[in-house]
Amino acid sequence: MKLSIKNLYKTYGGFQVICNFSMDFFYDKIHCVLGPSGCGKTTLLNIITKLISADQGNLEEVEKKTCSYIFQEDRLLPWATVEENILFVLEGQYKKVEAQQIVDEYLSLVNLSKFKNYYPEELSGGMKQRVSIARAFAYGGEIFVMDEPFKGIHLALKTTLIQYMIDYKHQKSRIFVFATHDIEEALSMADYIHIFQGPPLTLKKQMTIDVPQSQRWKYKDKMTEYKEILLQNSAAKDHI
Ligand SMILES: Nc1ncnc2c1ncn2[C@@H]1O[C@H](COP(=O)(O)OP(=O)(O)OP(=O)(O)O)[C@@H](O)[C@H]1O
Repeated sequence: MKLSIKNLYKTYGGFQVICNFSMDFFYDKIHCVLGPSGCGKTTLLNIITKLISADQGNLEEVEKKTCSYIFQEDRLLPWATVEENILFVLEGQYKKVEAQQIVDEYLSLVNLSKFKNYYPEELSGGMKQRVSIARAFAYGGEIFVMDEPFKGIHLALKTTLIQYMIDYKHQKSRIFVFATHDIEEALSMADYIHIFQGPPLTLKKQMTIDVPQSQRWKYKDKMTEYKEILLQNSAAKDHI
């Protein structure tokens, strides 16, 4: 099953960032997008999550779905505690006790149970980012849109979260759209890697990673081959 966006256009005051761009997103899959800084990745993610509107294009299928968005920056409510920040997105969906259980579950996932009553200003940048990851999973949108979500997060937790994402997409049948500048990160989790160039945004190359995620450590040669293909691509090279 898939969702499609078709023939998308977006201009900022005469500057065209997206021109006739189309893409398919598959359920139960992680789509990693790579592309040089300024090519239009965040603009595309903002359109998918309805934060901004496209000038033109067919987005109906995507617009009907709920989205969990992890931004490049944390975007927490500064006047609310960690717990309240997550409860905020659960409002109206669950009874109070149930909502609190969900908050506890996801704060535990990101190792922040002890910081439930802290305010964002009392947390480090990486801790704030972990709260926004917990908030996104607690909300559980049909499409997860993640814009470099693991910046400032140490390797052990990052590995746990990547595994969590992989299990989650299967169990809950979700679409993940993940923008990253890290080729290793993309190779460790992606089902599809889309290499963008722009502006205006175009799809330069698309790769399907045909090694099962659970077994990638066994397929070192295959992963090296993929990495070489990615590095040969000039748009991907701009990332490192
Ligand atoms: N609100 C805006 N007004 C005018 N121009 C904008 C606006 N937002 C983005 N742009 C321009 O659109 C282009 C694409 O920006 P965008 O943030 O989508 O790139 P990106 O690929 O996400 O970059 P990065 O990897 O650095 O986050 C850039 O040239 C940027 O200057």
